[in-house]
This record gives sequence, structure tokens and C-alpha cells, in this order.
Amino acid sequence: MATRMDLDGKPIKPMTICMIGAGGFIGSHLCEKLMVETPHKVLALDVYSDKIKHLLEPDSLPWAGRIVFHRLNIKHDSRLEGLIKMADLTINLAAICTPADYNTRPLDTIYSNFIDALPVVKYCSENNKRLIHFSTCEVYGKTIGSFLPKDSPLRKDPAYYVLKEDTSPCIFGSIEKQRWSYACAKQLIERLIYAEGAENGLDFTIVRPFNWIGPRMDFIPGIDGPSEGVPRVLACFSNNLLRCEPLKLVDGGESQRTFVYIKDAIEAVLLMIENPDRANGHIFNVGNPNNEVTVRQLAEMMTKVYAKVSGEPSLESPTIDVSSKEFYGEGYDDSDKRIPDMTIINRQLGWNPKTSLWDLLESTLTYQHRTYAEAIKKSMVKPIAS
Ligand SMILES: NC(=O)c1ccc[n+]([C@@H]2O[C@H](COP(=O)([O-])OP(=O)(O)OC[C@H]3O[C@@H](n4cnc5c(N)ncnc54)[C@H](O)[C@@H]3O)[C@@H](O)[C@H]2O)c1
Ligand SMILES: O=C(O)[C@H]1O[C@H](OP(=O)(O)OP(=O)(O)OC[C@H]2O[C@@H](n3ccc(=O)[nH]c3=O)[C@H](O)[C@@H]2O)[C@H](O)[C@@H](O)[C@@H]1O
Repeated sequence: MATRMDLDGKPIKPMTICMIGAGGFIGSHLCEKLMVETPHKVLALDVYSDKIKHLLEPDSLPWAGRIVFHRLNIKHDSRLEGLIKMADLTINLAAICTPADYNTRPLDTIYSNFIDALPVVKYCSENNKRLIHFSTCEVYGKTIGSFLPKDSPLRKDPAYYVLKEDTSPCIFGSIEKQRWSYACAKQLIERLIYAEGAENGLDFTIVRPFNWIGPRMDFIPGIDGPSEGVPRVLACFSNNLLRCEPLKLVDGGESQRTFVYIKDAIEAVLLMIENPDRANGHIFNVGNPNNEVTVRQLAEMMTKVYAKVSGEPSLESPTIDVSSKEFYGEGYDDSDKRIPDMTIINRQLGWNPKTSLWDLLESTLTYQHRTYAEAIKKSMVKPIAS
């Protein structure tokens, strides 16, 4: 493998990375990228390894020995500090991060996103190890624009809705809206990491992902996850499409999101890993401001793309409305609109997303169809009464 160069033309030394939550959606893509394109070593920590099994076996893989899986729960495992000490860099991805959990399991959500992340920050700070911590765009909460009258011309002014790392406020709902337990816990851990940097010299980078989507995201209920489980929107809509059911639009599907392809986003993370001088001390939005849609438009586009990749006709009424109370239960609330400002990541790392929403849905839904269609068909065949 040719020596890799950083953005300033300096050779990059191979490093050891302690990746916590390596068995999840983002972790699996990051491990893949690191194995295929770089000489770095990964200590992969998680309670699950299904999504990275293809990287761990067989022993004949070209990167065998560069990735080692450690099955552990960071809530209670004395091996954590030792593994952080063995690495040059720690990346923390571990978290509960599905909205259906925020209002129904707020304690687990707060513990997972704040309390369980504390020792990771502490061990990095005490051992002078660099930390890349995964936060979320949800720390911005609602936009300022959403509080303006519906007909206010100011709603069209980007100053009232574009989200900037260094100037936008964090606007959450009331405490009884437990949806915000996740965003609030993430905000507090961001503040703690920032303070460790300011007071104790911790080298940190904070990532705020804006709806990264692609293959291996979450689970399909009843196939590789619980039948009653509610994953994030990509998997919910994929599940509906695979089962030929209408897609459920929560509260009219009016909320807006910008979706970025996981493979584009992983490029940004690799730049952070390999350019510490440009990434340390920064908080980065990572998203695609050009891929904005309402959830209703997302449903319509996914329906069209799925018909194309599966060859199956779409339903006559492809969507159905459902209230958030019915779908998520008491205490749900929503982010209205999420457009990332790209100034800081552009300036520091020269990164820009490339993939359009249509193209990323086409490759993702091709994967979903190939991976799940047969299993769904089998699970839907009713047993014949004897
Ligand atoms: N996917 C996105 O678009 C997105 C957006 C915003 C923020 N994030 C953040 O990025 C991170 C990764 O997200 P993801 O989409 O890959 O989620 P994911 O759920 O697929 O991955 C998280 C992984 O962490 C593991 N984990 C959780 N608690 C653990 C513990 N106590 N010990 C060991 N492992 C544990 C889980 O088993 C899982 O494999 C999270 O912190 C999330 O909040 C993701
Ligand atoms: O991905 C992100 O950047 C962050 O946002 C997500 O939050 P959200 O975008 O609200 O989660 P989704 O489950 O993907 O829902 C998106 C929208 O679709 C709606 N939805 C979801 C599922 C469904 O079946 N129907 C439906 O209309 C939701 O109400 C919401 O408005 C999650 O909180 C995190 O994974 C993450 O931190």
C-alpha cells in the first residue's frame, strides 16, 4: 500500500484506533474503509459484531490481524481503559440513537448518551489520547424559524434556519417532551468534552451527523430485529416497502431532513482521523445541504426508487397518515428542519458530499431488496393448517 499523505502533504503514520460501537451502522462502514484503504489497526469494541462479521472472518482476508473484535459493554467492563491506552486515537460511536427510545426509555437514553460516555472521555484525557466523539445534529433542536409566525417572510431567511456549529443556539422542547432526552444528553457530553479540551488540554473532535443513511442501517422488524421494534425512518420505510404496506407518515410527514450517503460521510471521518492538526478542537457538521426533503417527499421518492429496483408495482395509496402519539407514544416531539452549514468542514478539511438523494436511495434500496426480500416473503407465508 502506497504511503498515505495528509492534506498538508505530510506522510501519515499508521495508527491504532480504539473504536467503541464499531459493530453498528456507522462503525461497520468506518471499519470497512479503514481496512480496505488504509494501513491503520482497529480495536473494534461492541456488544454485537454481526455488521462487521465479513471483516473479521475468514483469517485469509488481506487485513487479517489489523482488526480485532472485543465483545464488551462499556457500562461495566474493566478492559476499557487498557484498550484506550493501547490506541493512539479513540472514536466513540456507542449510543442509543433511535427516536422511538428517547420518550419510552428516557433513562436508558440519558445513561447511554451521557453517563456511559463519561469514562471514555476521562480515560482519554488522563492518558493524553485523542478522542473523536459522535454527537448529533439533534443538539440544535428546533430552528429559530419554527417559532416565527407561519406567514413571516423571515422564515425564508437562512439566518433563521441554517444550523452553524459556532453560532446557532440549542432549542429543545419542555421536559415532559422526553424526545429531547437524547439531544440534551448529547449536548452535555459535548460541553464536557469541550471543557476537558479547554481546562485539561484534551485533543478532541466532535462530529454532528445529519441523517447519514445507507446499507446496514438499523434493522428490519421481525427479520433481524424485534417485530415490535421501531427503527429510524430509512428502515421503517424499507420495511413497509418490502412488505407491500403503506409508508406511515408521522404528523403529516411535514418535517424536513437533509440526508447524506454513508459513504460520503465516512470520507469526512477519515479526513478527521488522518488530519489531527486540522480537526482537533473542532465541532463538525457532516451532512448534505443539497439533499433536503420533507418526510412525505422522502416516502414518495423511496416508493418510486423501490419500484424501479425491485420490479414490483407500487401500491395505489403508498402512504398513510399516523399521529406521533400513536406511532411513538407520549412525549414525542420533532425537529422541524435540519440544514447543516458547511463553512467549517469546508475550511478545515475541504470536504463536500457528492451523492444525490435519488442515487443514494437507489443503491441503498437495491441492498435492502437483495438482503431482505426473500426472508420477508418466507416470514409472510402463513403456515397451512393441518
Ligand atoms: N446514523 C446517523 O445518521 C447518526 C446521526 C446522528 C448521530 N449519530 C450518532 O453516531 C453514533 C453511531 O450511530 P449509528 O447510526 O452507527 O448507530 P448504531 O446503533 O447502529 O451503532 C451504535 C453501536 O454502539 C453499540 N453500543 C451501544 N451501547 C454500547 C455499550 N454500552 N457498550 C458497547 N457497545 C455499545 C451498539 O451495539 C451499536 O452497535 C451514535 O452516537 C449516534 O448518536 C448517528
Ligand atoms: O440521523 C440523525 O441525524 C439524528 O436524527 C435521528 O432523528 P430523526 O431524523 O428524527 O429520526 P428518524 O427516525 O430518521 O425520523 C425522521 C423523520 O421521519 C418521521 N418518520 C419516521 C418513521 C416513520 O415510519 N415515519 C415517519 O414519518 C419522524 O417522525 C421524523 O420526522 C435520530 O435521533 C438519530 O439517529 C440521529 O441523532
